[in-house]
Amino acid sequence: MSLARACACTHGLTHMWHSLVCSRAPPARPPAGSRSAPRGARGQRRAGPPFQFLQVQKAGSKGSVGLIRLQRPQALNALCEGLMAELRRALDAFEADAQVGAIVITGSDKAFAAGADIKEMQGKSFQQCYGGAFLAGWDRVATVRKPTIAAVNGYAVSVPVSLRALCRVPHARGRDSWRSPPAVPITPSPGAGGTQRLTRAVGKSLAMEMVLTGERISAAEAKAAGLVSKVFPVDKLLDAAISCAEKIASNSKLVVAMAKESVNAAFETTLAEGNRTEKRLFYATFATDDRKEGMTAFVEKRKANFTDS
Ligand SMILES: CC(C)(COP(=O)(O)OP(=O)(O)OC[C@H]1O[C@@H](n2cnc3c(N)ncnc32)[C@H](O)[C@@H]1OP(=O)(O)O)[C@@H](O)C(=O)NCCC(=O)NCCSC(=O)CCO
Repeated sequence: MSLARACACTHGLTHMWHSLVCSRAPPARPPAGSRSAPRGARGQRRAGPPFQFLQVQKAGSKGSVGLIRLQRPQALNALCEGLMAELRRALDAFEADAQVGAIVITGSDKAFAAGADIKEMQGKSFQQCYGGAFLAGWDRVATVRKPTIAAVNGYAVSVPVSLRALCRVPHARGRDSWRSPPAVPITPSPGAGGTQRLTRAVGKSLAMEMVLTGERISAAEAKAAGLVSKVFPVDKLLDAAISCAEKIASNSKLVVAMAKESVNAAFETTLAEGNRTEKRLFYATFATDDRKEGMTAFVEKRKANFTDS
């Protein structure tokens, strides 16, 4: 059983603290529809060195889902530079793979990820951070044009909360424990977009409280705040995320990318600029074969056959 205790903070919000010693976790098993010898994984091995911190494979009945599992259990998937470099490589590979229509990022039962690697950061100087543009490359998760789904299991601390905010269709499981980028006591201030993306996702009050206290919130609170779109029982989470990704992947990849760009404009620009972006992209869909096919299929009462063109 997962042990949980609730305490009300001064703002009247209820925070759940979860012990993650849990016997309910199912044994590790491949997700429904995953390919044990995925073509994508084989292709990536040919293209570069094997992954040390990730498990990368294609999933879904048609292999249309890129599945990335963070796998650094001894450090609760803390996001060291090596892991993030591999994550960029895996995302690049799925971005370039015409078979893949959406990407799922997940962790282990205990931790989605425990934030930036504190042991790696501990000795860094200003010169190393500024000169080396520390954390700058992490935005790759946000710039991927294919839809990304974060299937969040276990601890999601700091950067993963930002990482979740980078992923566009987040799912969480029922007993998650989310913690904001902690301002105190570990780091002086969040540095991977946590103060910006989290605030836009959940609003100033909750973001301010999470950032300043470092307190955790539960998956239910994350859902209520709009930080995740759905919450599932632990044994359903990954299959649900893959099935959502498959559904996205069955649509026109071209039009899905345009729609994603359009929704992101609402997150990143003014209303007027967002509306202009939407209109431009809407008009642009009329130049695609898939727009014609979608409407023709509707009128002819048949399933659309998209060609991503
Ligand atoms: C996630 C916590 C609450 C889990 O606690 P617990 O279950 O007690 O597990 P631990 O014993 O603490 O951890 C196991 C093992 O993992 C190492 N580890 C955990 N988190 C990190 C990390 N972020 N960096 C490096 N290593 C980490 C831990 O040292 C243990 O290793 P041993 O070799 O066995 O000692 C708890 O782990 C926790 O609070 N972690 C820190 C989370 C955090 O504050 N992250 C924010 C980092 S700052 C940041 O992201 C700035 C950018 O915005």
